[in-house]
Amino acid sequence: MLIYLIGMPASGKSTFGKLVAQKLNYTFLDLDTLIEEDNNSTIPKIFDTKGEDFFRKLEQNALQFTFNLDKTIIATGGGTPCFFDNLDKMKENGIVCFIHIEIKTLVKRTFQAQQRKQNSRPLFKDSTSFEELYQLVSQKWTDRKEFYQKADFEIKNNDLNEFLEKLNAKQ
Ligand SMILES: Nc1ncnc2c1ncn2[C@@H]1O[C@H](COP(=O)(O)OP(=O)(O)OP(=O)(O)O)[C@@H](O)[C@H]1O
Ligand SMILES: O=C(O)C1=C[C@@H](O)[C@@H](O)[C@H](O)C1
Ligand SMILES: [Mg+2]
Repeated sequence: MLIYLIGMPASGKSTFGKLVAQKLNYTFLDLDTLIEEDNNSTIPKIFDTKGEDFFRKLEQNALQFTFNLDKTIIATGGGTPCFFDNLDKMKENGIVCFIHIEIKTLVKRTFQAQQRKQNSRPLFKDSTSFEELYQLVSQKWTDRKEFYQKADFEIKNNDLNEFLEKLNAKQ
């Protein structure tokens, strides 16, 4: 079985995915990391040099690769379910869980990462203040929520027990 985690940047897909993989004895795969390794580059560099459209095609190809796997939990990129037919394909090939975290928390985490100079999120790199970042993240949420909310189920606050109960109900 394949499990896909979707959600806004900084919602904890990578962190929570590793925890779930340990619990279920699944392999963990991070789609962003897979793209970086396959292209011998970083996501900010790919955005800078080739642009977002090019990145979205790499992302679609990387997602396609995961459909051949089994017993794997995949942390997707924040935008993965919002492009092409990626979300339908994930639902056809696995179970999709939306990690729903409130905007205030997402902004705090992203702001802290930026202050530590961990600028790994090209979509938000131009924000110069907390308020500006808040606006950008809120706008992304408005644009994307209709995709995230089509997941097979959603969890709040990265709660492992809630995740396992809802996963069982879907199997
Ligand atoms: N349950 C949690 N409680 C508090 N902080 C958390 C939690 N989960 C993740 N974080 C922190 O939030 C930040 C984002 O987490 P993570 O990288 O797992 O998110 P992501 O959804 O994979 O983000 P991206 O879309 O950018 O890949 C990290 O600094 C991480 O340490
Ligand atoms: O939200 C997004 O569109 C993105 C999130 C990251 O996980 C990366 O996939 C990339 O930075 C784009
Ligand atoms: Mg991640």
